[in-house]
Amino acid sequence: MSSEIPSKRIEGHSRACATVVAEVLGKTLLEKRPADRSLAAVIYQNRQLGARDRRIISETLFSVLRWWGWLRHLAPPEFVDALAAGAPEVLPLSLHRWYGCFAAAWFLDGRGELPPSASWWLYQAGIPRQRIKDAVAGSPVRERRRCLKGFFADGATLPPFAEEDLLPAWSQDEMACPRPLSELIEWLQKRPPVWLRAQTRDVDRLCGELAKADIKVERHALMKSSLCIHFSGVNLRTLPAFSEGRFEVQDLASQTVAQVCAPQPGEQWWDACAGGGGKTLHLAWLMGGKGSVMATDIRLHKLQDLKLRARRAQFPNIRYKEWQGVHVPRYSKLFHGVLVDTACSCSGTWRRNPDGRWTTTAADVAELNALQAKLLANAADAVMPGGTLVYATCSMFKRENQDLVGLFLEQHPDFELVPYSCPLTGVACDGMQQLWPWDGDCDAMFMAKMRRK
Ligand SMILES: C[S@@+](CC[C@H](N)C(=O)[O-])C[C@H]1O[C@@H](n2cnc3c(N)ncnc32)[C@H](O)[C@@H]1O
Repeated sequence: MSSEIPSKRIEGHSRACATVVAEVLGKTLLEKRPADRSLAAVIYQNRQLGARDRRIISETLFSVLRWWGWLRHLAPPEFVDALAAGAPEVLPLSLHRWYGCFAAAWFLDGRGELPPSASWWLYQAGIPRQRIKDAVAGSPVRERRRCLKGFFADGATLPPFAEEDLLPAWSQDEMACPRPLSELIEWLQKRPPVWLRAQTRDVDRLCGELAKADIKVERHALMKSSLCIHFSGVNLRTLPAFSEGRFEVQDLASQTVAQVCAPQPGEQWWDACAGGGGKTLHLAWLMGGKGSVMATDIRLHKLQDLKLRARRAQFPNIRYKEWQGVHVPRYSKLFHGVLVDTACSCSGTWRRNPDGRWTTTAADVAELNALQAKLLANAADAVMPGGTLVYATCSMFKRENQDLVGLFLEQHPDFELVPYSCPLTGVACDGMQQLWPWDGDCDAMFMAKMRRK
């Protein structure tokens, strides 16, 4: 990392970036709004920000949220007090009080070169660069806490900076993690790669095109259409292969769900909680244009996104409808397969969306649990005898996953689990499977495959 003090020239940029990060942190943590959407809205209002500023803002924001369990000790105390009191607003703070926190986020991520804005924040916080011990990229989380020491006055009592503080305490009781919690935390603190799902028979050609555009691609060993790409700065949306619908951006764990559904050409499927349609498109693709997928959701605007994506890929076999989650008698026993990719805590995406760790509560999970049971029971009735029912969540909480499916099976003896071999790991399961980030450098995801007897 450079040790020079940044020049006055970058002052305006650094202050503008910090203003946006502080504003979005307020919206996210105090008002409990999703960070990505708040960020997009604030950036839209600040159109003078250049691409470089936007990158600094986004990286700082998500680093602060990823390490918030530790960095809250460096945040302005009024902000932390407002958070503890559940107050949605805090009196305007001096921006100056955020600088140390924002600079520390860059050190914790151990990304090597410190950008000029982060150097300026450090300088403005009055912390000499020599006081800070750099965190090394890839070093264990427990070693990274050392870089925070220099942000505190000599002789000050340091917070414990325990690994488990990086996840809310209540969430740790909700998981049935098969590995030590510290290993899960290591994964959650690493930025995830971007995964693409090739939507073309000619995956080699697609890989060639991506390589030509300077995008480094790795193909998954078992899921041959899944491509891992490493950050290259190229906007994927500008590529012809994107506008022709020859790939979709979709996390690897999510790509497993439609594979587990294994729809056959000519079948009728219902994707009950289709949202933006990541899994609808995959189902339609696997069916090779024969048969149909009915995509429903309570949010019609999400189905509009799906319509655009389906048009790009020229899929003719998708129908769209609103569904409020209720029992629909005319759907009874109508479909060969039903996928319920239900609303959930999204804790499985906390690596990608670290804000969720601090905005989701145990009470939210209890509320979602009742909705999940209702959606699953009402959608299940649409499965024909011998047909398939798949329940999925991007959650790592037992209550939303194994416990909920166990209860469903007790109350619906006409359904049974179907054992399968996981497309991602190749490991056989009894019909229920929790994927963890280490299973493929991906999000956590749960799937249960059932059959109507
Ligand atoms: C996990 S998301 C679905 C993601 C989507 N399957 C995909 O692959 O992109 C869950 C969806 O459930 C929908 N949902 C929430 N409550 C619902 C309800 N009462 N009835 C129907 N859908 C609901 C949400 O709008 C959301 O789009």
